[in-house]
Amino acid sequence: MKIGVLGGGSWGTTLANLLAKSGHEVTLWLYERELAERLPRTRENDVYLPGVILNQNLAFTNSFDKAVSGCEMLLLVPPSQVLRQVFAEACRYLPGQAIVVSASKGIENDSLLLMSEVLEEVGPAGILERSAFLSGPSFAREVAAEMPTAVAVAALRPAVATRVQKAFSTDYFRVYTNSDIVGIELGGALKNVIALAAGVSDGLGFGHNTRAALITRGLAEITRLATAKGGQPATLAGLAGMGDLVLTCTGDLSRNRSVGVELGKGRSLSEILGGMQMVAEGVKTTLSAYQLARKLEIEAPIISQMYQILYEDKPARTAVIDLMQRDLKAE
Ligand SMILES: NC(=O)C1=CN([C@@H]2O[C@H](COP(=O)(O)OP(=O)(O)OC[C@H]3O[C@@H](n4cnc5c(N)ncnc54)[C@H](O)[C@@H]3O)[C@@H](O)[C@H]2O)C=CC1
Ligand SMILES: O=C(CO)COP(=O)(O)O
Repeated sequence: MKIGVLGGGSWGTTLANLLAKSGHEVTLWLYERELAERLPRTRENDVYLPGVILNQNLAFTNSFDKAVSGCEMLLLVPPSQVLRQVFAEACRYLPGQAIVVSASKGIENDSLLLMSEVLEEVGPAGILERSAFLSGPSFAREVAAEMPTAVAVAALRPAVATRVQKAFSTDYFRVYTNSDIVGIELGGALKNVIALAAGVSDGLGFGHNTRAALITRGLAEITRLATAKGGQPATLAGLAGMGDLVLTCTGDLSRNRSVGVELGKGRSLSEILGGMQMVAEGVKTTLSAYQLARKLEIEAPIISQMYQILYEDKPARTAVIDLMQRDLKAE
């Protein structure tokens, strides 16, 4: 299959490489022109995925035309806050029948839209009928090293989900289909907010009890929000919900958890983000998630405390005390 991949960060590069290794003809679009220009020589994304030599079937470009024109499948993997502008450019070249897959995890600021809703707003009529959403516990570096990984892909039409499942599955990357786009997307977006909180807890010096409580009550919160938007509780108990939540709240490779750890140790958000080239989606998603919970009138205490730590300079330790001293209730 001829596949275009938009976004040459660690995840886009890893997925493009996986598809190329499976024999697909893949063109990876990178935002950074110089990186796109040196990759054909070095075959190593030294900025976002250093140490991984990329497959010969993989081509690189900084031109939307070259990546998108004539593709049968288009994979979107930019940070969620720029997916709108990246996809709008891509639509100028998008073939009428091409399947679109989003692997970005986040909720757009201000509009509070999921990536599927952004595609619907920006794309041609009927775009959702040929779109799919990939999510689940998958650190790029572990997939690049071919460590066994399982993810989920959701689409409105089963035939689209199956086509994406077949294109991406390998002997180390197992893809399950799902029909619940909202559940898959919100699971992937909201786990990043809880991962920040789990990092804060670790940075403050708390232990496994605290982390387990955050994961479990975080999942309750994610499930309440996702079901209020039409998602299915079973999806949140699956790979894109609990699976990714456990991975990101416990894994040292998580950028979101790492930002939380530094916050818990007392560093400021601007200082932490200033030293980071990669994206910690949870920071901006916290703002959207907080506003979405208020809009839908959903109780979301962990998201709310995370919002206050990030955007109202609330001391992390006070946030934990406030969480523990909420009115007692039934589970
Ligand atoms: N890295 C991972 O292990 C995984 C990441 N994801 C998701 O994939 C998405 C992309 O993340 P990563 O690949 O990790 O990114 P990254 O953090 O490795 O790199 C940042 C990316 O943002 C791009 N970028 C920055 N400003 C841009 C702009 N104005 N327009 C277009 N692109 C711009 C950079 O070129 C680079 O590709 C995120 O939504 C993330 O949550 C999902 C699963 C796993
Ligand atoms: O989404 C991810 C793994 O599934 C990556 O998590 P981080 O963005 O926190 O590194």
